[in-house]
Amino acid sequence: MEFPFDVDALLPERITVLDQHLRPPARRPGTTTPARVDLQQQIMTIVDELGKASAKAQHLPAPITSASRMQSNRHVMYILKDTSARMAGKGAIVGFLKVGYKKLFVLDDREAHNEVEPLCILDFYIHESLQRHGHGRELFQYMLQKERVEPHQLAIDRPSQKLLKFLNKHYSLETTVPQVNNFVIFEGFFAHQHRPPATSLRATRHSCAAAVDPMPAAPARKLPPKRAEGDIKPYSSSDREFLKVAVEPPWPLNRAPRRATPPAHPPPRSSSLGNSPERGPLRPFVPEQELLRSLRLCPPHPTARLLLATDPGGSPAQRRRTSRTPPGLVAQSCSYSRHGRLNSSSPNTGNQELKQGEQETENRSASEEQVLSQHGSRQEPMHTVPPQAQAPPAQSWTMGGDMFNARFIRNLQERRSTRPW
Ligand SMILES: CC(=O)SCCNC(=O)CCNC(=O)[C@H](O)C(C)(C)COP(=O)(O)OP(=O)(O)OC[C@H]1O[C@@H](n2cnc3c(N)ncnc32)[C@H](O)[C@@H]1OP(=O)(O)O
Repeated sequence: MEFPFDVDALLPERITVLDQHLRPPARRPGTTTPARVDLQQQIMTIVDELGKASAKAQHLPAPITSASRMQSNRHVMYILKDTSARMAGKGAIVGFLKVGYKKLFVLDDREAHNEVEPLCILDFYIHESLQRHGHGRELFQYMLQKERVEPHQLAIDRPSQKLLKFLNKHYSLETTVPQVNNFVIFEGFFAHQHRPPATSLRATRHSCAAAVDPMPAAPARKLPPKRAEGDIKPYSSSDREFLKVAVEPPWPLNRAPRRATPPAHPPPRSSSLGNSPERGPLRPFVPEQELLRSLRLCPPHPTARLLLATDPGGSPAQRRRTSRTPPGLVAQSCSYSRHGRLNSSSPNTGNQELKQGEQETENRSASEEQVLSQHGSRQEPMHTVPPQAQAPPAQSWTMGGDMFNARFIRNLQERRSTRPW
């Protein structure tokens, strides 16, 4: 992998170790020294390009290694340069290996949860033209020595088939200990460790055995005091988690309240404690006002459109049904309902109230409600929520019914002091 600058001068050693500072290594005596900021820029370019190449080789949608991710994490990158290409010009990069310590919850061979902080293989790439030439092994071996770990003590972040074969061939790592997260650990991971008292499900269940068993825990880092078993989640976030697309709940539940300013501290991306690998933080519950506005003003969910379009009898039938219903019940038939009566007034009473309410000062809200209640007589039904969301008929009050008019909303808001004006 070549670059438009002198890689050979930039990285004097065959293997360069970079940490989060991405500091350019000291140059060989006698070589001209460009401004330090330029050198760092070159280092960042190399890291970014290696990350992109690795992502492409692994068919990832986005790089998991980049200069900015390096700077925001305590990872270490081992970069191998091609010394044979030195004569040909500015040198070239062969590949890289990225490692880092991570707090993980791993299962041992008896399916007990263990909180550990092993050194993890996070990203590994050798240029396509140079694979199967022993470069991967050279880099890996160097890392093992530098980090002073044994291969079986490592956790591997979602290894590719090539990497599994590589580990099997060079380090005889074959039998994995099944996990519920994306990390792979091998037999021997828990060897020569000491089991703490009663920290795992298994240990709790088999307390007698736990008293004498060796403790499963990965190497190296001192961990905070063990938490109660209930606090331990059986998953740990992989560095690749951010690649997953979050699945949103359907409209209108996906409408989070507007924020005036972005949060001061976004959640950390690679910390594993307490994070589910499947989702980001859940959105706060939609406030009632926002929900009401959505119900009245937003277009239908695409699924509803699809159902209406594909069900030949469904859409007209639904419209026919709604057009025969008394004013106000249309919205009732397709809105959220809450069980238990809050207001004893009948739909008609509600309608009456609406008509009076329209004369009053709550123009905006009232006119919206008017649209809502008169909708039954319209040709094109109001777009609210999917037709399948039918409200229970009696014994429940509905947000879309006649009684749910301007006055009702105002009362509700005044009672809760949420009126925006
Ligand atoms: C946590 C992670 O990073 S997962 C992602 C790992 N990276 C990738 O999959 C990217 C593409 N692959 C690569 O970059 C490289 O193949 C690496 C990094 C996995 C291995 O580097 P190499 O320099 O090829 O390894 P090296 O030459 O030392 O060892 C070769 C052995 O690796 C394994 N291997 C390497 N390439 C392949 C391949 N295409 N198919 C199957 N096994 C392979 C084999 O065991 C091979 O031995 P063999 O040739 O006798 O079958």
